[in-house]
Order: sequence, then structure tokens, then C-alpha cells
Amino acid sequence: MGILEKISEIEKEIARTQKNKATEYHLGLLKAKLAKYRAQLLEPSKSASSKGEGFDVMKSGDARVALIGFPSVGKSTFLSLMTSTASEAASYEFTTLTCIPGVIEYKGANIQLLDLPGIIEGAAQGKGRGRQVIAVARTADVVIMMLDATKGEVQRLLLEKELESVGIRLNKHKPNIYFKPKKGGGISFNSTVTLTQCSEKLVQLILHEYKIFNAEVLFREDCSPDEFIDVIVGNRVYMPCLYVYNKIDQISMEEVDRLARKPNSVVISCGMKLNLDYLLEMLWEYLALTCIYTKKRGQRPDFTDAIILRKGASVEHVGTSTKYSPQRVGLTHTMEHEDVIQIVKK
Ligand SMILES: Nc1nc2c(ncn2[C@@H]2O[C@H](COP(=O)(O)OP(=O)(O)OP(=O)(O)O)[C@@H](O)[C@H]2O)c(=O)[nH]1
Ligand SMILES: [K+]
Ligand SMILES: [Mg+2]
Repeated sequence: MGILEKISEIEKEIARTQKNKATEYHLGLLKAKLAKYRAQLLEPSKSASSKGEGFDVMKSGDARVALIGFPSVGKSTFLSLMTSTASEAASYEFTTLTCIPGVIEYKGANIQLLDLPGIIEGAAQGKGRGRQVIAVARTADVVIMMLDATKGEVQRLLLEKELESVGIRLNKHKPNIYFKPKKGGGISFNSTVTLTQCSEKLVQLILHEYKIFNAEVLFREDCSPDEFIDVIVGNRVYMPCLYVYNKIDQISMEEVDRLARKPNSVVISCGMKLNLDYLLEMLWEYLALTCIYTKKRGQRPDFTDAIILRKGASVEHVGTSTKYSPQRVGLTHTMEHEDVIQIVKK
């Protein structure tokens, strides 16, 4: 049996197994197996002629945003609107066949926006250019999942599933579990909170499935078996995702209102240039970037030349070991958006 069949067998078994106390270990095991096969699926095949999976586009600027979506939802139209790059748009599917980079200039930052071929169900298993598109998505700081507002919720659910199956976790944080494989000593299991979804026995079963017999495990959060498996497997990508519903010029006001209220969602129309400013504001928030300006002693700050930092970056990240005035701050001082720093040599 090939990996794909094994995966589908396990998925079927999970679907027909009722979720209750008596089946929790069985389900936990099935999920561990499923994750293992999916990981195998992701390993680059040795026979493949091309070296890399993704499209070779250099990272540039301060952050990278990937446009993921079904064919003809308006990804290329969006890129052409927001950047000075033109990407061919047309009414037929799979107009875009490769990765096309553009740059959004916003608040002094250069944000690299990547237009990509449309992906469809089965993308993760290599349908169309699915694998390459997903490989690029993994390298992004934020994913914009572009959806056709006239098609409702289906596209979002299908794409979420595709990305989920290759280890991309959207709008989720890394599970707060300490996990360290050891040379000996068996499995030591502890938790700092009450666990409602995992137990010591289930954790052991899952670890054994991965042939791990010695490890230290500390749950600092009430995580699910799936989240624990994510921690063991390790190569998960936790990524902010904005759901962008395009073509709202085609739907009723009521429907626009309904979509706009969904979490992590923005409604736009590229055709009528609606709500694009708000989308940029949201994108900026999701990128969590901070601009810092420098000034020399006795001179005004240079507001034309910002240093772009990740939110939460401290003075040390600016790359200096000096002190600042008028307010002197320690090296670990967290920089805020539009702070001005002056570097003074001792
Ligand atoms: N009504 C309407 N049509 C739009 C809007 N945005 C894009 N379109 C149309 O949708 C069609 C597809 O647009 P593209 O930009 O080629 O879509 P894509 O997602 O890049 O498509 P692929 O590259 O084939 O995956 C084109 O005919 C666009 O003119 C919109 O806001 N409203
Ligand atoms: K198209
Ligand atoms: Mg396109």
C-alpha cells in the first residue's frame, strides 16, 4: 500500500471512530500514525529532477507576504494594484504559472508580496503546482488567503485543510509544551495545568509510536493530542493568516457584512478598489513590524530612513551596545513603533 492509501485508510478510520473516553487512546495513536505518514509525504523524493521544491525568488525587503488562493480569485489583480509590478490577470484559471514578486511600500517598510499560481484541493499531494506554492508559503511572514466572496466558505475550509496537512498552522501559537528527548531514564511527564485532552498514558503511547522511550515532557498548557504531536514532529510553521474575501462588488450588503465579521477576515474588491487601505492596516498589524528612526547628537531625527524591526525587538537588536538619551534605556528595552534612538559613544 502506498503512503497516500495508508493516509486515506487512517483518515477513514478516524472519521468512523466515535470520540469518547474509551476510544481516546486509539484515536491518539491513529493521529500519531497519520502525522508520521504525512511527514513522509513531505520529504522531497530522491528521484525528483529539480533541486528545490519552491520557486526560486529571493527574499527581499523587511517582510514577505504570500498570496494563496484558488485560481481566479483575483491574486494577480491584487498584486498589480498594490505594487508597481504588473502580473497578468485574466478570467481563465491558472493564468499565473510561477511566483511573481512585487513590493508594497508602507510606513517606511518594504513588504515583499508574492503572487502565486492558484492552488486547488489536493495541492499538498502535488496537484498542479501545489507543492511549490506551499513551499513558498512556508517561507512567508504572513499568508494572505485570497477567497472569492461569491463562493462562500468552501474555499477557505479546503485550503486550510491543505495547509494544515503539510504542517502549516494558521493563526495558532506554538503549543506551550517543553519536550526533550533523552538518552535514558524513561519518560518523565509533568504538567503545570489541569489537562483535559491528554493524559500521561496517552502521551506515552504517542511517544512510543514515534519510537521515543526516553524524554522529558512538561505541559504548560491544556494541549490536545494533535498539538503534542506537532511538538514531537517539530517542523511545524506557525503563521499569521489574513482571510481576504475579494469581489465583494458581486455580493449583497448583508453577505459583505457577514464575511467582514469573521475572525481574521477582511472584505475587499480589487475591481472597485474597495477597502484596500483597511487591508493594508490589517496586514501591517499581522506583520507586527516596528519602525525605529536614528538621530545624531544635536541633529534632528532622519525620518526618511527607518530601521524596521520585529515587534518586541529590544535595543540590542538594533545592533549596538551603547546608551541613549534623553531617556537612557537598558539594552533589553523593548522598542516601540516610531521610537527615535540616539547612539552615544562612551
Ligand atoms: N467582479 C470582480 N472581478 C474581479 C475582482 N478582482 C479580480 N477580478 C477578476 O477576476 C478574474 C481573475 O483575476 P486574476 O487576478 O487573474 O485571478 P488569480 O487569482 O490571479 O488567478 P490565477 O492566476 O489563474 O490563479 C479576472 O477576470 C479579474 O478581472 C473584483 O474585485 N471584482
Ligand atoms: K485567472
Ligand atoms: Mg494570477
